[in-house]
Amino acid sequence: MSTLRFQALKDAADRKPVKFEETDKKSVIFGSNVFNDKAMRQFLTPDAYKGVKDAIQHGTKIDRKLADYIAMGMKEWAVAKGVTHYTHWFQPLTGTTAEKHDAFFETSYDGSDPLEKFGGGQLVQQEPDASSFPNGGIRNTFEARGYTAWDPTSPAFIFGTTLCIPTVFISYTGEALDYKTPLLRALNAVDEAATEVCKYFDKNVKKVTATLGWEQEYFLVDSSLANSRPDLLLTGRTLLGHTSAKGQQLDDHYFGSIPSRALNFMRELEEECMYLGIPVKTRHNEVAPNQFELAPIFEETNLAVDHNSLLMDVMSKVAERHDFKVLFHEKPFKGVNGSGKHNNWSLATDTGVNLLSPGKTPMSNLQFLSFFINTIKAVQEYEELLRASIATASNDHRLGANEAPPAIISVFIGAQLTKVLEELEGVTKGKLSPEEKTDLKLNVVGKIPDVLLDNTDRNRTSPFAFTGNKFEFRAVGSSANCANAMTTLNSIVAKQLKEFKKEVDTLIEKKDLKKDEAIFNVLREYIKQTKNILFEGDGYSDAWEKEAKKRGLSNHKTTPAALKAKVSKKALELFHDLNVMNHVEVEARYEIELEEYTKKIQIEGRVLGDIARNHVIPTAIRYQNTLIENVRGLKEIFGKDFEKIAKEQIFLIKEISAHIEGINTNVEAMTEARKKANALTDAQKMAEAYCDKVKPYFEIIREHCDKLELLVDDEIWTLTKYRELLFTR
Ligand SMILES: NC(=O)CC[C@H](N)C(=O)O
Repeated sequence: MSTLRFQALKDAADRKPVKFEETDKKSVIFGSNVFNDKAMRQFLTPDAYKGVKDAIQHGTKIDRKLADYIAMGMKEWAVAKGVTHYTHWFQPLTGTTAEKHDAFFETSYDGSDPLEKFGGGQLVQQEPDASSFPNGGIRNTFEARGYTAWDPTSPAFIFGTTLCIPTVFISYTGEALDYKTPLLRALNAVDEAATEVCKYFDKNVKKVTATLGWEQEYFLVDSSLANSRPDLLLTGRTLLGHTSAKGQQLDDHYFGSIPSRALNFMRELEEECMYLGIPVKTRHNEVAPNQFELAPIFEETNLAVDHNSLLMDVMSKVAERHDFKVLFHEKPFKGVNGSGKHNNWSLATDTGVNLLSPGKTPMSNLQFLSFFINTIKAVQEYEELLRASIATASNDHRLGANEAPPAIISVFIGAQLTKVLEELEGVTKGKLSPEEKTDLKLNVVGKIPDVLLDNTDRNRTSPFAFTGNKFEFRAVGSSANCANAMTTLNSIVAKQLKEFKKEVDTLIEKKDLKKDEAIFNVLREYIKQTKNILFEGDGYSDAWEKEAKKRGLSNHKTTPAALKAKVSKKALELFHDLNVMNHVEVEARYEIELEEYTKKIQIEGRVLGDIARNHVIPTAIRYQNTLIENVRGLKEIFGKDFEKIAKEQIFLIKEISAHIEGINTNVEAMTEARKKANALTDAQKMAEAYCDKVKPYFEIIREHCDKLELLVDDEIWTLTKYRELLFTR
């Protein structure tokens, strides 16, 4: 009997839900481990408080002296809560978060006078020995220094006994080495551009904030079962495994009653989130067995991104306490739904208006339409770049099936808004007659709110869907740092809004049009130009692939193909012009992402080769030997008649041999392909070789292994099966 698998199954079967009791109401504990406004008022001097507030609201610099006072207050607050260490908490380009804890504890030079110390210097800037983070060639090893610098717009928080200070991470020469820096710059760009456009409608608007509400999908697998699978452990997904007879066909998991062990995990997780100020609100079973979802209330984008990164970390830790492993991989199991992290995005003014929500007056609706149509135009102009922003080895597996969008980026707006756009397309060129203006205001622009209330249709195959008061970027993968997608989306919208402002102003100045006439005129042209990006139908159909090609839309099914758009002239100019990233920063990221792709496929190839040869083949041979033994016995008993009697067994013996042969030849060929790919020096070429020459073997090898799984005696099969991973709870 295969001991590890059966021991793991026994462990899992014996588990009881880990008990958990909430300490208090959510509203009471919410944010109590965050150095938020309330804590700042309590622990900071009025000057220090004002300094942080100004930095948050207006980006004003905090001088060293003030930083000392802020640090003092922060330390006092943290120490009172039992904190012993502090860390700059940042998001390097590895996709995870990074932290290096230092104790508050200090002594004087001769080792006497031990005390707890934390000064402005330590708060504002640090120099972690961070030479091993990906840098895409920006940092030479001889000047490997990178700095972390405090981001006061995202509040410090306590995790365990450590004070975590959100920071950016930049190189010695000033280039961004993290996700946060370009995101902050993109948010700044969209704020500036959107505020200018808002002024057409309301002069009081001083700031526009991009908001983000992510939805985190994930799988929970019993930790013993997960640990029994080398592929899950090392790659985050199953590289083989025959599909379970029952999967998600009955749709009986989706929104069903949450299994007790999972529910207790969620309750404890939510409590941790509350302390950390992550406003989680929704939890439910997702479509695939053992798949779940968690979603917070939307927040300012930078904070929402930090919260999502933090959440993923917290989830893994809480899961351990409940004997689960959380899978963030976009496609951990073949044949059932994968996991996304849909990014719900909108823009909000400091006057309290959601710019993607229709208002009560024709003018506010014209404002809504301006932002709505400009977003569509931005996506249309930069669809390829948007696709690149969600490209990873793991997301490639997810796109194009099981309620995840295809690789073609398109925008879904629903039937009602399609009609509104059709009507606006008919607006007269140049000046409008008083009758036309009235008609537009009354019958087109004035009607939107009623229309949208009924607009509840959803298209799960759409990568970018309007859902009533926001756009849902559904293509983002569950393991991604949202910053990548959000930096791109906010940049392209910023760029487009600037363009719009320029065009409208030109019509007002040169053609003597009234403001609303000019806006109608520009929007009309945009509507005409953006038809190719709008799509309401089935994103999975062959017809759409053909149609999209005709429309000139990109369809990059793999990451190496998709990533190229990141370094196109158009993209480099976009990021440069908006001061989001200079060419060096963009090119470095491109290199890093290609390398990450290559390494992921390389690891998968190695793991698959190992499992196929060292787990599957030996098991198959053991079973084949049993069959051979059986045939021999039959021959002994039945003499020449044995062939008829042992027909099936002989057939099986041959079949097993054929699969073993299939595995061996293909693992060998895959290894050769890897060697060839490794010899390439160009990162793009190497990633392409891994994609086109190495990866195709995965399916072939898997096919042979999965066939063997069906043939071999269940009692001796070493690898935990799909039905066990997906249905043990
Ligand atoms: N119900 C859903 O929206 C499923 C979404 C799907 N899991 C995805 O990959 O995006």
